[in-house]
Amino acid sequence: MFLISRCFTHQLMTFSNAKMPPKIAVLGAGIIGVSSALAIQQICQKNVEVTIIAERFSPDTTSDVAAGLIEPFLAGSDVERVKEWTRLTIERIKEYMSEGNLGAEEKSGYWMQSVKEVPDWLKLMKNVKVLNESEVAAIRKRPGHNFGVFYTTWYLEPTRYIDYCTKKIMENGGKIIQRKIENIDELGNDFDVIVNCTGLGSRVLFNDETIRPCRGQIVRVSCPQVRHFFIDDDFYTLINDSCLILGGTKDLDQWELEVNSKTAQKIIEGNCQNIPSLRHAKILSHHIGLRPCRPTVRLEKEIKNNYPPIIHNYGHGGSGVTIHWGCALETAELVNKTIIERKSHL
Ligand SMILES: Cc1cc2nc3c(=O)[nH]c(=O)nc-3n(C[C@H](O)[C@H](O)[C@H](O)COP(=O)(O)OP(=O)(O)OC[C@H]3O[C@@H](n4cnc5c(N)ncnc54)[C@H](O)[C@@H]3O)c2cc1C
Ligand SMILES: N=C(N)NCCCC(=O)C(=O)O
Repeated sequence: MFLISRCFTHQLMTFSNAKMPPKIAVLGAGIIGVSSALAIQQICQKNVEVTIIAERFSPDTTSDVAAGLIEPFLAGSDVERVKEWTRLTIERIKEYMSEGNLGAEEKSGYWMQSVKEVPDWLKLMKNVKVLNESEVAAIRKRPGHNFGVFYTTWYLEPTRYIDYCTKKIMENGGKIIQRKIENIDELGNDFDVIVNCTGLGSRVLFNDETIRPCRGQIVRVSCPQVRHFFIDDDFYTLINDSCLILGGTKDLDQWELEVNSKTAQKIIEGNCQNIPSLRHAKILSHHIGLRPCRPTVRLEKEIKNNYPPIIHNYGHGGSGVTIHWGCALETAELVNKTIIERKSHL
């Protein structure tokens, strides 16, 4: 367990005290916040003091609800940036797997479509096969399965991964504070750079009304005989190390965090139609998450008078796991550049 202090005890520090390492506040402890904090420590070669400040920690974040399928989904319109962030994340997952970590594997399956789609990001995947008519006919389980793609991607279980990143952050001298920030004025001049990874929280904290919740309800089940994912316009069966995740509602501007039993039944029925052997599945748990959806991911530096520089990294929609490491590296580069620029002005 980490030492979690509940208040700021920082001495006021300015950059003029060049002997002290720059203090970086990372707001948010979902997959975006913890991966950004780790990337900052790595790129700034630990010559920084990173403090994660968050209201909720794993396993109580949106990130913990995700199945961790690596596939851009509700990721906004910056398709080229999203594709590059996905590519960098896949490289990261391969490294993570090579260390023997659990909760990350290659996984193959079917994406059945009502309207034909062969997005560019499929070039990052393996064994991609656009199904021909007879193959579609053999796989289709319901009206609307007019086209299909078979491919191999990866999954990265967020809860295990967040724990992995957090342990490394603490080993590197990082700090953790559990606290809801009502206004960034609370941070005063305690930090030299603020990194905003608050997801949907940015709607209030940074007055960004372009970020909206897209409510997703899932059912975790056990059904070991199912070994391929199956996705269509309305439902999905995804695979983790020791359970399947049945989804997948996507209700924009819905904030309800209570599980809806009728919706759960619909999710189960729809996925059983796609994969009949799911009728033997054992229900494990039900979960809700509010995807932080925005027209584009906001990853940029903001300079506000009387505030330290703010690096925003939020609004990852249904793709926060898929693009996390590419975004973390870009965030860390912005932090490093900011530190170097400020030192050169001293
Ligand atoms: C059902 C579902 C399934 C999904 N499946 C996938 C998938 O298979 N693959 C994929 O890539 N993505 C998936 N996603 C999307 C993914 O979960 C999100 O994109 C990702 O979790 C966003 O990460 P985040 O760290 O920005 O947000 P969060 O995990 O929500 O973390 C935000 C953090 O900021 C903190 N915070 C917010 N406001 C404040 C404040 N004012 N003060 C202090 N702290 C604050 C919170 O406490 C939390 O620690 C899924 C999402 C859902 C809902
Ligand atoms: N093509 C899809 N429906 N992919 C959804 C995969 C799960 C996910 O990202 C989410 O639910 O946000």
